[in-house]
Amino acid sequence: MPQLTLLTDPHSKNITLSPEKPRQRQLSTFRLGKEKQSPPDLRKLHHEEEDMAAANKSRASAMAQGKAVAMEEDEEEKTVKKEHGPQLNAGKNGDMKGQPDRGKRKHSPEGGGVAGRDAKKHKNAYEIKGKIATAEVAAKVDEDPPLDQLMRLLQHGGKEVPNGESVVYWMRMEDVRIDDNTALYKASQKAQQLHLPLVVLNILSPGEWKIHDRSSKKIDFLLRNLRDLKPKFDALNIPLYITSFDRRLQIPRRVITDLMPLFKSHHLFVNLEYEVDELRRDIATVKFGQEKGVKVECFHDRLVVPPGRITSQAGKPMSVFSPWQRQWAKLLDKEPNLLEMSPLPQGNDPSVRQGPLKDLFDATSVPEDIKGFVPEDKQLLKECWPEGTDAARQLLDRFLHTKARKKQFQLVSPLTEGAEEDDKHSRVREYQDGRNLVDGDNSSRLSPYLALGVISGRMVLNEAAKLGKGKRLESGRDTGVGMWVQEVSWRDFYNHVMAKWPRVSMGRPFLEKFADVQWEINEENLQAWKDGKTGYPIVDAAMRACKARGWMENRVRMVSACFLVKSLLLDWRLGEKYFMESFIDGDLAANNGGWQWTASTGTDPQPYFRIFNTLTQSQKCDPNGDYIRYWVPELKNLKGKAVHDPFHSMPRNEFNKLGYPIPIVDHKQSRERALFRYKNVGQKEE
Ligand SMILES: Cc1cc2nc3c(=O)[nH]c(=O)nc-3n(C[C@H](O)[C@H](O)[C@H](O)COP(=O)(O)OP(=O)(O)OC[C@H]3O[C@@H](n4cnc5c(N)ncnc54)[C@H](O)[C@@H]3O)c2cc1C
Repeated sequence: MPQLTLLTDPHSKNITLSPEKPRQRQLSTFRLGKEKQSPPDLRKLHHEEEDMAAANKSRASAMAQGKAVAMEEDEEEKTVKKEHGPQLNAGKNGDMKGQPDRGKRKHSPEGGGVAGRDAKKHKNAYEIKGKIATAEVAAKVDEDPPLDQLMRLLQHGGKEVPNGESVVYWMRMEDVRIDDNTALYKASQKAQQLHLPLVVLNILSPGEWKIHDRSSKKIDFLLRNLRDLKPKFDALNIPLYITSFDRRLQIPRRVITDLMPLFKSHHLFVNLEYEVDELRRDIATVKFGQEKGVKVECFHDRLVVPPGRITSQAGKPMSVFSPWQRQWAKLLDKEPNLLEMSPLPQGNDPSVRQGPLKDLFDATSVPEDIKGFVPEDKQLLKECWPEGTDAARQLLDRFLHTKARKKQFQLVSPLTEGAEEDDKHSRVREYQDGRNLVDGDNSSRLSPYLALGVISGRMVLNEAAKLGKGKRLESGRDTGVGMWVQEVSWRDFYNHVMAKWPRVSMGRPFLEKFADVQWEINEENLQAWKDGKTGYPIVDAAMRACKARGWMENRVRMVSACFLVKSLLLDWRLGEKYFMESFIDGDLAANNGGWQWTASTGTDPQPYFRIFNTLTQSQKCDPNGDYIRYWVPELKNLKGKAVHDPFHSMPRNEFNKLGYPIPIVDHKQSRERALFRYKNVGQKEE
């Protein structure tokens, strides 16, 4: 789901840092859930968007109680105008520089449709409204993306800092592993060089997770992976220090002024995250660090090719996947070191357990659960998604060397016995066709692991390279391995897009010209889609699978997303948010990329009239209907093709006995409607 609208520029002088002295704190006060200090209010200095989200929330509840909301909205508009003026950075005629698609049309402030004027009628719209930047604000941010700002800030290098008594690696939500971890390794090198111990810090932030729509399944998976890591760090005599800061805007200050003094450290190492809020957090952290004598060193690690490395011949950033992908493959060929993995970190000397940092080892533990993020079916999730880098390696090994198995689409462990070794017909070798089928374990199922960084892109590609001719990385549509490598490169692609055009993580369409498509206002249809009760079996099967195990195969992600956007004509951001809140692999760049691709508002050059026929897709991706029969038990006894379209295949009295909903929308009519709305942006048919 999009991140919140950021209204202030953290690079500006607005971020004045408090001259307050760093406090030495007792370890015990950092135990989870025991934040006693009331920290300074960073919102005024940094972000305003949490206020917007809160305002929207209270408006939504006011609306639910039938209270008028228009007044509050005007107030919010006024605040924005007061702070930024009415036409932030807009050129003549509203023309905005640096945007991927600049139309001369006038935009409604929030991008029209469900998030704009009609929002008052749609309770769910409030959930996304506070997260959608205006076109003007997004254009301004695109002009000088936060990643570029951060890079400039880091170029200056900063002042020399004292050695201190430890070196700290801050593990983020996307690098939850020890293997091939750039910042962890660099921190370890620094620690060795200075003869200091290494400390690993992890910050849990339920407040941030809420704002960023993290699913309880993903948080549960995060905690399980941290629990898996704790003894591994312990064996290296490295303390894994876990703390909890609920309010994300306080994190930069608290890291620099509370935690770094606690660790007696002046050296902080991090891997970069490319979402706009995370980059702004890092800008603030670097700036606080510069004020307080902490050197913050940032590294590219999440992707195989860092953002900005791939440009057209004219040196321009690229937003179309196929030519971008060719450049990506060429670059890896030319610079194979991009695939080189970082060595493991050096352990600390055991004497650290007697030294000044000794209390860190037992000061904190990984909580079993975190309130508000406890999934219903923890045991089942553990079965379906075993934690740890070793498990991820096994999943990869199975994918590369064993045959696909029917039934593995069910609620079962991906590592059950009985996988047949077959290097010629392994899942990856059959991936060209297999990737479009949902009735088996045809793809790797590594997305939860890659999204959390339990395994790295480099690690999986190095293994894939061993299967290529001459042990080189194949990339292209000719072989299963090449096709899979190409699929993995989508991860890099969508992150590159997000880093270059941060608008996509601010709720804006990549193609601004589609901002005002008029979406339907229909709570019942949205709910039916979420519950898997649309009367379209393949959509319902996928949505129920999503609810049960937090994961869907790529093909049915596309089918169900297309159904929401083009058949129900509901705002794609509602779907994007729901996926994020439901998936165990929720990842802003990939999810947003997938939704914008489906909604035809993204980087895909295909025109908007590509609209999936749900029935045809169903027959292709689940030819025997096994996937549908499993996930939609009402249809489990249907034979043959009827399972794809029971309403039109059975006598009405027979259909009624199934207890399955009739289709909530007519495919043909809804297709016509979508074509009209996209063709005539801003209009509804008569
Ligand atoms: C509407 C929509 C929403 C999506 N949301 C997410 C999401 O929140 N998180 C997520 O990881 N993927 C998302 N995807 C992309 C893709 O569906 C999943 O990555 C894939 O289904 C995961 O299954 P797998 O691990 O077996 O993939 P494989 O086919 O084995 O591919 C290997 C890896 O490549 C990457 N990858 C593959 N396809 C894509 C893609 N289209 N975009 C980005 N990365 C890709 C993933 O990391 C994946 O694990 C979304 C796609 C759509 C259409």
